[in-house]
Amino acid sequence: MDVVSEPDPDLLVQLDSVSVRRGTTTLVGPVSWNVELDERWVVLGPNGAGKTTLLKIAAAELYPTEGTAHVLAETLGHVDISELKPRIGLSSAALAGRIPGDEVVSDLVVSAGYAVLGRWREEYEDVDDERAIDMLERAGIEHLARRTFGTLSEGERKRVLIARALMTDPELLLLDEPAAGLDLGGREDLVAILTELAMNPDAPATVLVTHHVEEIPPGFTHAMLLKEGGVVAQGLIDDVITEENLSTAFSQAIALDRTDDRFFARRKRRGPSHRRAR
Ligand SMILES: Nc1ncnc2c1ncn2[C@@H]1O[C@H](COP(=O)(O)OP(=O)(O)OP(=O)(O)O)[C@@H](O)[C@H]1O
Repeated sequence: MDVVSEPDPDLLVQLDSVSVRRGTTTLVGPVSWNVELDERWVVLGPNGAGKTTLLKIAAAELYPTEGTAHVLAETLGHVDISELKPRIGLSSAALAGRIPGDEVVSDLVVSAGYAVLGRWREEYEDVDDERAIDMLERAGIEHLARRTFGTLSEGERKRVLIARALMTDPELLLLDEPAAGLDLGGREDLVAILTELAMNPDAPATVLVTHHVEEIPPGFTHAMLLKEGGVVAQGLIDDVITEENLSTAFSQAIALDRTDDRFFARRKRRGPSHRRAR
């Protein structure tokens, strides 16, 4: 039987030997992971490494098969999830996929307060609507407030999701591949927004899931590298995002550059001896 650990009130995410299994397959784990108040984490790894599964646990959307998961100092399985959800800001492709195309952008943002997708019969105050507009402004898209979600570009949708995720002034912000599908300009705009958030001491603890080191905003403090459900490395970003760890995680020799506090990665070119040997 699992030993259920006690939640530490100073930790926003506290996973103790957590695994998620489906049948005989381990999706992720065992993982032990702590996220503190002022930390900004990036979770990186190849396709199928278990990143989204891990984030779903942090979002209180998925319970571990083994181990204990505490989120916002509440133990999953022993807490009313509907009370926990508004305290967590989440942006993910799965969430975007559930949004009906005819939802009005400002309604989508304001309705985060009830953890529902769009305005229905809930009561909102003027101050809520004003905050929704503020959040859209922060994401640089206040001009889209009256547009419907279905008419937005991919980059605009991503920004709406971030505005929505921040609406409830969450204690924990979880962003699953927010730059996926964006062009170069869109990616750079998003990195700039996330850099501003990362540098803001009042911003919530943040976890960003990505495949690409180029998407890591300056100001992110910690990283976890996953491969096939297991942890390759985790800790301070400079210790984790290294050529050696990336090469292990992505199963190929990776060269890593760093410019202006940004990371850039590519496969190492084979040396002349290789070419001669062919
Ligand atoms: N319900 C399920 N049943 C069986 N396997 C699953 C289930 N959900 C996910 N998986 C598998 O678990 C592994 C981890 O999936 P997950 O979505 O967490 O990975 P990821 O790192 O986010 O991948 P990607 O970068 O491709 O989005 C994958 O191999 C996936 O196929």
